Amino acid sequence: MARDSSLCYLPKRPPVDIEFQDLTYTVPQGRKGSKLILRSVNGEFKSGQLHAILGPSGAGKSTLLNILAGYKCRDVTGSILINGKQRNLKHFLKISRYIMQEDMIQPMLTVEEAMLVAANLKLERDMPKAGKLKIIDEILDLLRLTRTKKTQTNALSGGERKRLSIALELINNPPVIFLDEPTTGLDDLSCSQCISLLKKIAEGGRTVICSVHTPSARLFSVFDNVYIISSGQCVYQGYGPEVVPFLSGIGIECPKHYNPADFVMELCCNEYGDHQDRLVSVIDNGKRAYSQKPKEETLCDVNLGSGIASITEHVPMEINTMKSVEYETSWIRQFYILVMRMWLQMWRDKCYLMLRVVIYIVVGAMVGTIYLDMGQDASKTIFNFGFYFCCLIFFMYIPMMPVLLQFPKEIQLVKREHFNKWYRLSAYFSALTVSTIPIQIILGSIFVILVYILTGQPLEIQRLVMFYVVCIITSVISESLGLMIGSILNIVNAMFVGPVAAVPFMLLAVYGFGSGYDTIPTLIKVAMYFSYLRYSLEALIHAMLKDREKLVCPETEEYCLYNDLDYFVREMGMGNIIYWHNILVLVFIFLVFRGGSYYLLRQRLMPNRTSLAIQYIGRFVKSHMGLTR
Ligand SMILES: Nc1ncnc2c1ncn2[C@@H]1O[C@H](COP(=O)(O)OP(=O)(O)OP(=O)(O)O)[C@@H](O)[C@H]1O
Repeated sequence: MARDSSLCYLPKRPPVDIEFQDLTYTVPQGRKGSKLILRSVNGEFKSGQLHAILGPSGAGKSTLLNILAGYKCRDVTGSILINGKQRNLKHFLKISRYIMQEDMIQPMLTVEEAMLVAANLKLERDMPKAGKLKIIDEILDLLRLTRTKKTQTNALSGGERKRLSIALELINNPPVIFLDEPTTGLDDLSCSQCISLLKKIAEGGRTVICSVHTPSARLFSVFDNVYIISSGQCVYQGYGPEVVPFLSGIGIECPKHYNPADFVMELCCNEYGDHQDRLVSVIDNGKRAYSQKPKEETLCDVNLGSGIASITEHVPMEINTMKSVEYETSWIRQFYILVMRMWLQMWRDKCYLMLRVVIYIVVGAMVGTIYLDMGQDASKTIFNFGFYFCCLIFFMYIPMMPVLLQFPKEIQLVKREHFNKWYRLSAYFSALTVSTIPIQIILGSIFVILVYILTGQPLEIQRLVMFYVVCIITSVISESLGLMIGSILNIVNAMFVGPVAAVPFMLLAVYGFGSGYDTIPTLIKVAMYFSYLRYSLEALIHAMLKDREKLVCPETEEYCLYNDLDYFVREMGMGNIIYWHNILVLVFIFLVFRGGSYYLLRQRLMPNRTSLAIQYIGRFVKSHMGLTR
């Protein structure tokens, strides 16, 4: 029975019917030309129904779903109609949600917190918190997640994770929901519960389309409409159980007591001979539907529990006339919510936080012990120089490595949330920048104070601050370099490329020291301008060694060549360096690297024409150099 009062705060949405005609999808395949994945398929998915896209592995189910959801648009021809009108992708994305196969969920939050973040981002700001909590409770109740409200998302079972990923997208009542294989990895019972829930969601007036692997005979009848695809063509469209009479009508008999879904899959795999062309032509490649589900049909054998109240206005409404805001909340609110979420996750991940603190302390203590008291020792000036360089290498690698490991994974989550219109990418990226800098500053302070004291550097506040500023800027630039690499590569490649990419920066930072700047070849001089480590090293040397009193040579030494530190600085070719100039250059490099990582992330998620052109050129070059299979 419908609960009239439920979800009463949610925005009203129009019912949405989706129709597609002559959809063809081709992917280029090197020298071999191209591969046809979808071949002029047609079909219709009506609102208020649960639709299943079925087919053997590799038939093109996910591809069709991706195209209909607007996730894949390149290399697609044909038309997609929404309520009879040509689809406007921008508008369509505002009303549809896509739950991808990898049910990635933000870690370190409880189910309730994850839902509250989604509600804060996706529901109107003026809605009182009590209203949001009521909606959350009802959705959790609907998806049988109430008992897991206080459980951290990391601890959820596979089925619960799937249901939570659906719950997160239900929050602002989308009229269209796409799900890529929501039942994969679930046992029979969870699978049946999941489909039943989707059915209830569809009955509320939404269009629910999911791709599924062979369902049981019982579940096969739960779907209002099944769309069977084989080798990129439609071989059946209509009510599931009707597939048996359909096949019988063309002389193909499904054995008695056989699961019709299994039989159709075997048929698609040519287990009973090649019937593909016949099936495609009878159903006209999806232009015709064989049958509709009888209206009076009840789902008595699947326990659906109490029904969900319809939360859509069943009044035909044109999608383009819907409220045209892209996001329910302002940029600044999105930024605030995301910063809070990131800090909470960082704080909850105590193990990782402690590990980072320990690394900064242990490495700081090691470095400090190795270079113990060398800061004031005239015979150890070269060693002291090595210490400065060592600090910079630390601040280059340590902040970059976790980013290379985490960011490529995080992108998958951002992709889902951003595609489903939770927030603007710029709000996410700014929140990421702001949330990571304080921890970098705190950890950096631990290391700097430790090594500064242990190595006996001059106890002057000004020099300490200058030393600290260089170290922190170097660390945030390195973090940005990690973000740039992580934006374009997967974890494995990023972990390889990151450390390798850092090597030229190090080499160029120390190139030519001691032998005079004039002896350096012009090309290398130019390359040196691109090494941020060089600017850091120069600034560090200047901050720590310039205008110091002559050091006292220990009695054990006969002669100390570099007791005059100004002389040493001149010898290193850094006599004319101005500290603040180098700091300005480092800040500029930081901004360029951060901007670059934002640009690359944006291109990864929403490629513009330039990056599409670059991708095409890349593919062309690869195919003509025989780099593709
Ligand atoms: N970018 C691509 N390049 C080459 N082939 C591709 C590409 N994308 C998809 N394909 C091919 O298209 C076919 C359909 O892929 P799709 O992922 O849609 O299949 P599916 O029916 O969802 O399979 P599964 O059930 O195994 O997930 C597969 O043969 C796949 O290898």
